[in-house]
Amino acid sequence: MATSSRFVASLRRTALSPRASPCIKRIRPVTQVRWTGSTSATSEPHQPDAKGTVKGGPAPAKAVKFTSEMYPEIQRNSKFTNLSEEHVKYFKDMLGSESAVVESFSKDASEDIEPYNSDWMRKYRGHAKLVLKPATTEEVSRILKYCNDNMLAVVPQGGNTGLVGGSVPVFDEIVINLQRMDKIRSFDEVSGILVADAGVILEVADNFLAEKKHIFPLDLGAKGSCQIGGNVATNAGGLRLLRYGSLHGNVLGIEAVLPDGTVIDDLLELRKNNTGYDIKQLFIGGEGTIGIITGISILCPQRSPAVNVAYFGLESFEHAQKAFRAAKNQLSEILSAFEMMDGRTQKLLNKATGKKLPLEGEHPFYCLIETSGSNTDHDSEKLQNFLENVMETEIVSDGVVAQDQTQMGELWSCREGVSEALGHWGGVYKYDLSLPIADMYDLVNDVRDRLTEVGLVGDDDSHPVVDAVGYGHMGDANLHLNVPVRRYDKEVEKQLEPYVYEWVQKKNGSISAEHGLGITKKPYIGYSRSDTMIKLMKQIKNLYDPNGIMNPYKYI
Ligand SMILES: O=C(O)CC[C@@H](O)C(=O)O
Ligand SMILES: [Zn+2]
Repeated sequence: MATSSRFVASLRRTALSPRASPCIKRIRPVTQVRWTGSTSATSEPHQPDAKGTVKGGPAPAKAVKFTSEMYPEIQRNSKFTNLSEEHVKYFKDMLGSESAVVESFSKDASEDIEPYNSDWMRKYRGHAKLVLKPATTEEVSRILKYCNDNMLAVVPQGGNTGLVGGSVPVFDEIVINLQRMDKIRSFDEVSGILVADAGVILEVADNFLAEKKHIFPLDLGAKGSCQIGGNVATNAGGLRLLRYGSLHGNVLGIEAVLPDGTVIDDLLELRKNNTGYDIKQLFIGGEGTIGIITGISILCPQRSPAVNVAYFGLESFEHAQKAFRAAKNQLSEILSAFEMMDGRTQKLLNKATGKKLPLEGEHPFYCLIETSGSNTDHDSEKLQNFLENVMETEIVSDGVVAQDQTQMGELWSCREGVSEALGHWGGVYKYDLSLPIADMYDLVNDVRDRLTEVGLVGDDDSHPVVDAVGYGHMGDANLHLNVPVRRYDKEVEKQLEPYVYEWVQKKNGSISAEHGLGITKKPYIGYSRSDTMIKLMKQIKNLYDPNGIMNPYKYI
């Protein structure tokens, strides 16, 4: 059992002598532009900061085609009023501060407005001429009331890091950006309940909580840019849902503004409250279609003092499933993440960024696991026993365990860096799917075969498709099927859609596990929801937003 002893030896070696660890030898500091920007949280979309971090990704907006041209089937709703100078003046007078309004209506400020008009994937670009940045809930209320009374359509926007085009305008909708609402309102150290403005950046909230030995119950690659209000509005899932559960459970209260200006003050701090319909749940994952979230209260767990991260290579998807079962069985309560990346994903990450991978040799699959507990010795022993077991039973072929915080970050970056890296060739078709775990990877193989058969996949520029790869939150049965391309191409799209959605429907899966519907998935909701469910959703939309001004052309 050569591989087994190699792994166990490497595990022991790293434990005895961190300097000799394969982690340290092979992993370089990350110097390339990162999507995350872990120490540089700021909320300007697409603006590089001093460290070269680009928020929401590098989108040279001018190169992005207008959504209205790419999707001519989407027509501007003629019932919406055209923006006038009078409207702009009203907002300027109301918000007062120069920095609260960006406009290209009365003056040419198209450069300034572009980052708010386009998304980081370079897929969608709107024609907005006005961006408003309210600083209080009261201002949001006055803005929305005016827009509703005057039939002006709006798009709520947080960090603009979404993956389905939900936070950028399609036509001339007014962008309401929450970045100036960035205050932590309170934190109760006994209950662990945080109350904060919607525009607080996720990483800022988590750093604040770290000082209080707590953790935000959500973590994702865009943490340095995304805002907690946007996270709640999209019901973001992220990397530790396996441990902390969904925002539908953790968010205890919401403050939101309806299109008519009504402030819903439901910012409760109660874990239990069975007094009527739980209306806040409609805003969690509502993608700004019925109102704008301006504040949240959220239950934050105690931060675990003992964290371990391991990364290993496996010979098949079968092996990855066995490893997941073993992890649940043997690590049980300390398991906080179980992520899967196929070998192709890791190869492309290396090609796109130059990042060296932690293991020598190639493996068809890789998994990253994290444990979080309260006792270092206990957790390390448990993890070591688990790793020895999966090596001895030949479930895992090789692996490394991080010895310190820096190495943990390096191992995590092999997973967190993937989403952005895959855009390196020009674009990516992204599918975020819930599927039975056993079937998950068959879809990736089927899609690759399908694209290959029609000659769309290849190494040179004459082929639009680079590859079809799969990775994701295996612990949550959530697959990210990504098809990196050299250019967005209708031929490729025709091969992928509705094929992928039909495939998922046959397995009773979901066509949007954690990214939402936005503009990308809107036409396909019927693959995951029945007519009755869609009808009920439309009734809710019409009830809360009878004029349809909230984030139009998206969701349902
Ligand atoms: O880009 C994607 O497809 C996934 C993004 C994100 O949800 C992730 O898990 O990295
Ligand atoms: Zn994800």
